[in-house]
Amino acid sequence: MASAPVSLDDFEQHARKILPPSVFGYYYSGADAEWTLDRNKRAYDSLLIRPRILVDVETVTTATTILGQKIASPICVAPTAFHGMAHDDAEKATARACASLKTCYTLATYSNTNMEDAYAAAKEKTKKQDPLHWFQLYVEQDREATKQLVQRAERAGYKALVITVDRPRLGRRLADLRNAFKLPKHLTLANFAVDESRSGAGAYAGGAIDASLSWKDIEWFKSITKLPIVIKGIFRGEDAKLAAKAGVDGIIVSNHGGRQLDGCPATLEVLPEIVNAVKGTKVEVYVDGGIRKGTDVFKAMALGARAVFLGRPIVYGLAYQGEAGVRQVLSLISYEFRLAMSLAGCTDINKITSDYIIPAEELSLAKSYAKYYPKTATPKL
Ligand SMILES: Cc1cc2nc3c(=O)[nH]c(=O)nc-3n(C[C@H](O)[C@H](O)[C@H](O)COP(=O)(O)O)c2cc1C
Ligand SMILES: CC(C)CC(=O)C(=O)O
Repeated sequence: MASAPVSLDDFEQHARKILPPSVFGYYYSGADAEWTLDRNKRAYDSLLIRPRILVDVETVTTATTILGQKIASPICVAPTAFHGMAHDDAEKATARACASLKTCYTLATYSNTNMEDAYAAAKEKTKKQDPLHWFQLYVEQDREATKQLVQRAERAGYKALVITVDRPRLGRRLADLRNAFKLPKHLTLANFAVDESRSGAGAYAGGAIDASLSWKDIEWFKSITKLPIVIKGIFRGEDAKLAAKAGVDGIIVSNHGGRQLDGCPATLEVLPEIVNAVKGTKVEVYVDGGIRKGTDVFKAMALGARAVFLGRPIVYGLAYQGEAGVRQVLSLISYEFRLAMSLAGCTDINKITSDYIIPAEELSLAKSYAKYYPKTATPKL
């Protein structure tokens, strides 16, 4: 990069330049026509912030908690597979960056560093304090193997189990099909014993995933672990209610970064429905997808998210400068978020409510004109 990155998009541009096309294609792509991928980002542009002025913003608080654990800002790291393609330090680098910034790192099942080593790398940074790691689980047909993964994560110190439910089959990412994408030979699925049939290509095709997963399995998970359970990929109010009834602790509103069902709404568009569906329960609601700016974080919080998760920007940071690059991505968007709060006249993260925002459509010139100049004839041309 010619100059230091000043926006998360700069990291993406850099990754596009330096990564092999098939690797960048894997990280970047959405499913099919990438309509949902695009909509995730655009949804943030159709929501406007209404600032208050002359509020004392000398001190602004961004610290919060998720599942009772403290985080310095509500910006966390979503699970993304295969960090070894972006940097040789792979998930260890990501884990260290998250630990030094006191945020939550969700390690993917298909990581190139095993869960114990990723945790240990973070622990070196946090010293006495436990790092805040969650473990993302793809549920396999082999339930014994799945049980072992879950219990290993619990033993290793992971604080929650994030069960991904939006991938019974793999979405069609056209770049990957064109590039015949597979995991480079020098990398492994480090949480699994070495087995050729489970090579990167095998895992990617989703052969081992249990497509029969259903609500009754959530009960089974509760019987094999004491970890809090977060369901990732809930998209409708009815399902959020079922999740609350099943006793889960959290929901990540997600469409897998537009990589699964193309044609579904943006996550921001369905967030209010889900927040409303679990109101009054213990369930915490988080959101991911298309979050690239501090103002995006502000808007998601205003619609009721407790925290947000970043996917692609993290791997682009990793490709830029490993641990330091991930730290820069997280620090930059956290800084932007704090700035957005100050400029909106909001000093406390708990006070970011829907009062601060308005859909762009509501604020159209035609509506404003009709409301404030009702007696003025619209000029006829
Ligand atoms: C390269 C890549 C790999 C991903 N791998 C996983 C994964 O292994 N498990 C999972 O639950 N979600 C996975 N996701 C989805 C992310 O957790 C997250 O939902 C999504 O990236 C959020 O959108 P964003 O990239 O626009 O921030 C992946 C996404 C990307 C881009
Ligand atoms: C190995 C992958 C299929 C991981 C994943 O969920 C993704 O690429 O979206």
